[in-house]
Amino acid sequence: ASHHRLWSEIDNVVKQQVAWARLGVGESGTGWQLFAEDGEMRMYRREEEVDGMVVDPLKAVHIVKGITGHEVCHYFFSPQYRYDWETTLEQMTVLETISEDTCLFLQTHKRIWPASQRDVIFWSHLRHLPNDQDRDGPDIWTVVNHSTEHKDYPANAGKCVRIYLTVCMLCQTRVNPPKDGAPISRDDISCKITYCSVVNPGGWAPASVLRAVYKREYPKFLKRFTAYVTNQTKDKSIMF
Ligand SMILES: O=S(=O)(CCO)c1ccc(-c2ccc(C3CCCC3)c([C@@H]3C[C@@H]3c3ccccn3)c2)cc1
Repeated sequence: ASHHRLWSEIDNVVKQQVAWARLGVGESGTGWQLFAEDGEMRMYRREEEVDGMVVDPLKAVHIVKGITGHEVCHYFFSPQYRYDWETTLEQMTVLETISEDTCLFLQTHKRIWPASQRDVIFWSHLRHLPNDQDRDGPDIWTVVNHSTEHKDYPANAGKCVRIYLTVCMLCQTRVNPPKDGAPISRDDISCKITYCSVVNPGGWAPASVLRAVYKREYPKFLKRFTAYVTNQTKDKSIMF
């Protein structure tokens, strides 16, 4: 069914996250600190705490040649590829396939000493926001992951501390059509990726440990994931 029980929440969160992702990191005065750079990738964070816990919002902007936003979102959303690129994942369960573009996931992440192990339940929604209204507007593909509850998996019932997150992978494809009217090849395309994430670690974890984990894991994650998509797509026809 096009409208399922989570539809209105998903619609609201997706619209909010797309607007947030499209806001630039602005001039340095806006509180965004550049903390990692690698080629075309720029990673920013804001230092924020909720009840003494580090919940630093993260925003990464990356430009990757040879892949499309649809391809990035396909490999980010689809459960069957996740163990290939998500290195901190210990266990992933699809609790529910709500529709072909909406799933409910339960994930446990590898323990990061000295913090206790974490798990998370989130809905994941893949959406194409075509620019058919104004031709020169952006053609956006996005995946939004947002924490939710599940009656069979109450928070903090087992050994894991439940974390809460909102993640947005927003992509815009750029095509430079070849001069001689030849068919578009992967050399003529690139994808501008904006990855936003806010992770509430649930129970207390030392701020210094969490910030060190974020500083190490996020750049590694985005580099590894985009390299994975490049490698998976290089010999396949372009998915626009
Ligand atoms: O983009 S996703 O939706 C992709 C689906 O998997 C996603 C991204 C990140 C997480 C995540 C979950 C737990 C933790 C920590 C918090 C306290 C102890 C464990 C971390 C820390 C930030 C480090 C981290 C960053 C990036 C990738 C993996 N690890 C991240 C979960 C999902």
